Amino acid sequence: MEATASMLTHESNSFPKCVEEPFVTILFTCFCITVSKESHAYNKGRTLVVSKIPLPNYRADLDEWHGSTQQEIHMSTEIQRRVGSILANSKEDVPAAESIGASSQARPQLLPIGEMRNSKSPLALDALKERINIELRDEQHKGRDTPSSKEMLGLRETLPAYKLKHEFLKAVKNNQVLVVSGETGCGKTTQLPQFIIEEEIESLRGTECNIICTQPRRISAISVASRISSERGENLGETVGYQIRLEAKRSEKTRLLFCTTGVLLRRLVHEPELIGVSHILVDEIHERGINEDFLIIILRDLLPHRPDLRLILMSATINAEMFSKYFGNAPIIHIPGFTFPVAEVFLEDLLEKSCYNIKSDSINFSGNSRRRRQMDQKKDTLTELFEEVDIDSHFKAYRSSTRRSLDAWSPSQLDLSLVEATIEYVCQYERDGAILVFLTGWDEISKLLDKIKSNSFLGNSNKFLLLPLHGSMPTINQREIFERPPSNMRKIVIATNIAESSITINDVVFVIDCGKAKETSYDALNKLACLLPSWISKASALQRRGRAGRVQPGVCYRLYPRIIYDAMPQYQLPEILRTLLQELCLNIKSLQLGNIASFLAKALQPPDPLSVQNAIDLLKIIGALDDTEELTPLGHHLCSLPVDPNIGKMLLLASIFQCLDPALTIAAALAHRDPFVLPLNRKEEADEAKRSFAGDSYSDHIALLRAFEAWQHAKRNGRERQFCWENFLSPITLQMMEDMRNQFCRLLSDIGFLNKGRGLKEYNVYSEDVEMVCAILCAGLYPNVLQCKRRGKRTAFYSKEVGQGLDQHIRLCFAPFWWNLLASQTGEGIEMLGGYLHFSASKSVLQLIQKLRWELDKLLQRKIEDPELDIPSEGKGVVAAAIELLNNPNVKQHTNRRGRS
Ligand SMILES: Nc1ncnc2c1ncn2[C@@H]1O[C@H](COP(=O)(O)OP(=O)(O)OP(=O)(O)O)[C@@H](O)[C@H]1O
Repeated sequence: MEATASMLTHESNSFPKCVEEPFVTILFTCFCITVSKESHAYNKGRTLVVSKIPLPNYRADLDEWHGSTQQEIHMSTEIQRRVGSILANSKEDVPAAESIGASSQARPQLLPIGEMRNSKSPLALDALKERINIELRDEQHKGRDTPSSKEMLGLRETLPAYKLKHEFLKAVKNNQVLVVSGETGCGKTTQLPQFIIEEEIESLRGTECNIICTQPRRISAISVASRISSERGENLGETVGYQIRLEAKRSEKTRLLFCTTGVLLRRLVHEPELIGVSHILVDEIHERGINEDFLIIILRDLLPHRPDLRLILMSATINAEMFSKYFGNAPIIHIPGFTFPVAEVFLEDLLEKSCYNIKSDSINFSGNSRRRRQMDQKKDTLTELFEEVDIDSHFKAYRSSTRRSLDAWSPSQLDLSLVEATIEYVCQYERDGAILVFLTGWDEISKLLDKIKSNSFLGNSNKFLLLPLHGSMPTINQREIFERPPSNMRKIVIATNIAESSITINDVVFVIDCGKAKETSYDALNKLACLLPSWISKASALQRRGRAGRVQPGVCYRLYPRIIYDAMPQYQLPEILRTLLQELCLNIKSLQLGNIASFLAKALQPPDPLSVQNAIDLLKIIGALDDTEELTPLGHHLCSLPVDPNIGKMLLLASIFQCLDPALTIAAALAHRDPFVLPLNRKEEADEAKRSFAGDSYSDHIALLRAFEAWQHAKRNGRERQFCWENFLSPITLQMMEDMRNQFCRLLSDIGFLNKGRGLKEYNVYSEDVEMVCAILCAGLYPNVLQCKRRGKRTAFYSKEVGQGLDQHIRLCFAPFWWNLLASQTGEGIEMLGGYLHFSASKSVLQLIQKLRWELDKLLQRKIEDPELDIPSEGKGVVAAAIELLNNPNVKQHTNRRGRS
């Protein structure tokens, strides 16, 4: 019997979910969790299974390893010889570590324009520049003279930004940094970058001008670039272009580039001084996204080295003084807003005029009355505020049916029936025009889509064009929302807050705002992060309203009472203060910005030092940073994968160890959500369905893997709906997982860890090998490991924080953990998590394991220096050695008993 305990059945604290697991009760907080009476813990080969139900064929006598502590890894001399000889045959040429920075991935510079690169003498270069400058100016004039451009100029001139054109250009000329606070619809996004490019080209400085304008979202980068191109009478990708991850429309002619903030940050890795860039505009800084806050620290440090560079910070409604102060009292320009009138209808007025009745026993509510809900739930301040209101006196001017509805309305739940009814009301009683609905996430969007499709009036697909809009959708689908539907159809766009700023859907007349958005929050003490719907800020509410009335008058329906709106905070808490910082820390290292904590202390509002330390510790533990806080080879690769580092590590290792397919599925579920649904009244049946997928692995992850494969099969046979219904699976979540798998594949191929042209077969050689899949899973979820301790008849679980100093009854399995490149070797064995996990072994075994780790490290190192390196063939030795160790029953772990420590 081998020792146990890879936590196949847990959730990582990095990817918390609110779904209750049917047969797993392990959660990763730093406290001890005792499994409830009806729970059971079992040895299953190398795996510890925790289950709420008794498992068939359970033999308590085999569970003797409870109470064990330090593990010894034993390997027969024959296996040592075989693994040793595989590793000895792998390539020896380890490249020098110093060359890490000399990546061959350096991106081409935007400037100079093609021909200029080849020009030899300075004189010839000047002449060429002059010629191109004149050409650019002539083309600008030509574009301006097209009829559509002339018509658009008429519209542009009505925008408030236009009136401040000269003041703006003068301020840009005379100041290195300028803060622009522009109210919604004033034209800051479409006009200000355009004023600069026009002015530069007009002044025959076209070749020297190279403007970058960052946008927080891909969709706005594309749509704004495309709007400006039409205003200039050009095709997109000529002087105005865009670049987002994995997609670009730009050319050598491009002088104004819209890109996501992430793209500029990645560019800074290779071009830290941004030589050749003349102007940077950072848009929507009021949103205080983590990337924007990060970028402005870097830019503030860069400015003294680039006195010719101009920085313009743009926002809708910001605390402009704070930004100005951060940049040494930079001047501020304020531009008043412009929208056609947008009427606001709050929930009470909507109920009054639509006569819609909210029922407290609606399926959307779990409680039965306002008071009952008050007792049951944990509240946010706005919810509490509303629940303390005396409905009858506060809303005395309203009908009693409206007051009853308000009494039944729950501020803590999103009532999709109310959203549906509002859409129906607009479609029946309001004038023509597209509707833009703001919900919180993909889940609600898809539920609402289902509701509308089965609505007898709205379900008519000849009359209503339904378009979802979500950040994870491919951009090609996102673009459909800008197209005008046929004249007899009404467009209904159902979006998340991605549609909140910088985009103009010009036929939108009605906005329906649910008042919430998904927001990350991080609890540094408990090291827990979650993504939950929260009330938006007033600034966001104004932005949402501003999406109507951009080209004609509009109406904004707020599905919450005015009293909540009035009490909304002015701005949202900056993302840097409420999110996990691992990815940011990796970026700081890859940009070589020095010590992480000192760098982050320079932020506009620095994050809590404890959160920073937690992030650094985690990166060290997963092997992305070494003890001196420098990037390891694994860390280098993780920097170029824009995903959570735990997920990134799982994906990288899965592509090396050729079990990519299952890792993609598991990673997609971890990053998105569990596809199993648990209807309250059919919980046991749902549990049973899940158990049947898990088979004798008794693992949640294997269950979701098998369920996903079965869904793919059912889909190919056209039985998708029935299959999902019978197996308690969400087709929407499964579809989203499929999309995310594709996204992950694109990311891996983008960084050279996947060559799709050669087919996926060679990345899936071990996809059916459950040991290998489990090892990859553990590598991804590490260090979320628990110790299991037998307490009489109960099993208790202890995490690192509370485990030390107690009875060390540890059940561990080394195999899944050997990937952790930074486990330190002591004279007698291997330690991880500062000695929390300890394995002993003979000297020769230790040397072999060290060699294997070193080989893996070396492979990753070589891949940094040679992005073309072919992992499947170059990694053969490492993979073969790992397989030998993982699958050979002669590699055993013996358990040593130790007393109290
Ligand atoms: N694609 C478009 N179609 C029609 N009109 C447009 C389009 N894009 C912009 N406009 C017009 O230009 C105005 C200004 O748009 P712009 O995006 O520059 O505003 P903004 O000041 O950045 O506003 P916000 O912060 O609300 O996004 C819009 O209100 C609209 O009237």
